[in-house]
Amino acid sequence: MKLKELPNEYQQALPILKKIEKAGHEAYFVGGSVRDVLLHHPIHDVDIATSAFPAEIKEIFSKTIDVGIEHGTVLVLEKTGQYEITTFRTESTYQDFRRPDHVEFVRSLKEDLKRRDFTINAFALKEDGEIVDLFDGLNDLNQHLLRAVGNPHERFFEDALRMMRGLRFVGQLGFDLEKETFTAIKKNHSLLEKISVERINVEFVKLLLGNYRKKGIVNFIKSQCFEYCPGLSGKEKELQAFAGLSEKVIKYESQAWVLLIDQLAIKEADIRAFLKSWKCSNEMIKIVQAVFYGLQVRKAQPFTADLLYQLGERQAVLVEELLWFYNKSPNIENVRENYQQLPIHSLKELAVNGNDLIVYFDKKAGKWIKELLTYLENAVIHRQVANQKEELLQLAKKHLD
Ligand SMILES: Nc1ccn([C@@H]2O[C@H](COP(=O)(O)OP(=O)(O)OP(=O)(O)O)[C@@H](O)[C@H]2O)c(=O)n1
Ligand SMILES: [Mg+2]
Repeated sequence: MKLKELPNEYQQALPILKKIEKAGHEAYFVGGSVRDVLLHHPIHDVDIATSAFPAEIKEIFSKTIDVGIEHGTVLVLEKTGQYEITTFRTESTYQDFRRPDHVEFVRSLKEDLKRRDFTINAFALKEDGEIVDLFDGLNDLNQHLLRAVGNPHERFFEDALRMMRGLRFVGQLGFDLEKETFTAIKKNHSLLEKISVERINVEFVKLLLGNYRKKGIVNFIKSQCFEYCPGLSGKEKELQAFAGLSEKVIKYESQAWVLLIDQLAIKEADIRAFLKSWKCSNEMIKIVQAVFYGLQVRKAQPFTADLLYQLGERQAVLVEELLWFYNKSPNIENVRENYQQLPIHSLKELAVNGNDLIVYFDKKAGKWIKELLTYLENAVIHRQVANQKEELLQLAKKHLD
């Protein structure tokens, strides 16, 4: 099969392929971007594979960076952009079912492609638009099938993360796992124990944010891979309930965690430990905790000024959007408007600051300032007083007396 037209991202990278070919080597676009082009999806990263060895690539291009030279990857900096160029390789030794620490460079495209995970990820695209399809990936693509390249057990032994990748592609693309491939996942699921949580996290989040989340979760349950994920072992029923939620696409990672945590009935005090076990960042944990709390309140009643102020606009909207999953219609515009109409949005907007209080009361700085500011802040949010300096100082005086 030959593509009539290459997407812009490829057009821009064409001079790179041509340069490598002119030097007497082969070069192709490979990996997820070729799959995405065939699916008419937008592409993110353009990966290039070549028969040239890293040292040869570095001779061809003047500006290069060794980003992963032991794995055969050189970053080439050209006027049109930066491209990762990886030498064809076969990964010869596998320790512990993780990605190999040793790769062997080869000159044959086929050797490279046959060590890739799924047939729809094992295409190569030539400079003239011709698709190299050595494993019948086009057929699988048309039939919406995720089929391991060659023997699925071998592929999952090479890198057990591929089982989670398979489930993630189900969640993103809505494809089915081909029968033998799925059987191999069910059989080898415990190999996930060998894989770092960080890598599993990336795939799991992609699954949760996929257009076909429900299908992805159902397969995740059926394959029993969930038994090897932090905090999910033994939680089949809860995951079923999660799969049964509205099929609406989840927009953000934080929202996905909140919904999952809610279905797992994890207590507020245990959220941090759960997300830590998934190696989530502290920043993510903070957002999830706030949105989870907001959601519990919002499920029962409209936003109060307090809650809007505490959450801030962005997190309040994240909460409101989640109402979809609780059979309520969100009103995002209303939330934004109510937030905008708050008398203040942060302590910075309060018409008095700590210094004003020190001067006015002629007292040394101390704990009393923070307490008084919080009192005034609350009074303003609840519209008990205008956000106006004189009035606030008078109220402060009355409060202290
Ligand atoms: N465990 C893995 C990871 C990657 N690959 C191969 O490397 C390519 C690029 O990997 P990556 O960018 O991680 O995934 P993509 O398939 O490109 O998916 P995405 O669009 O999410 O980047 C894959 O298409 C696949 O050919 C693989 O065989 N086994
Ligand atoms: Mg990719």
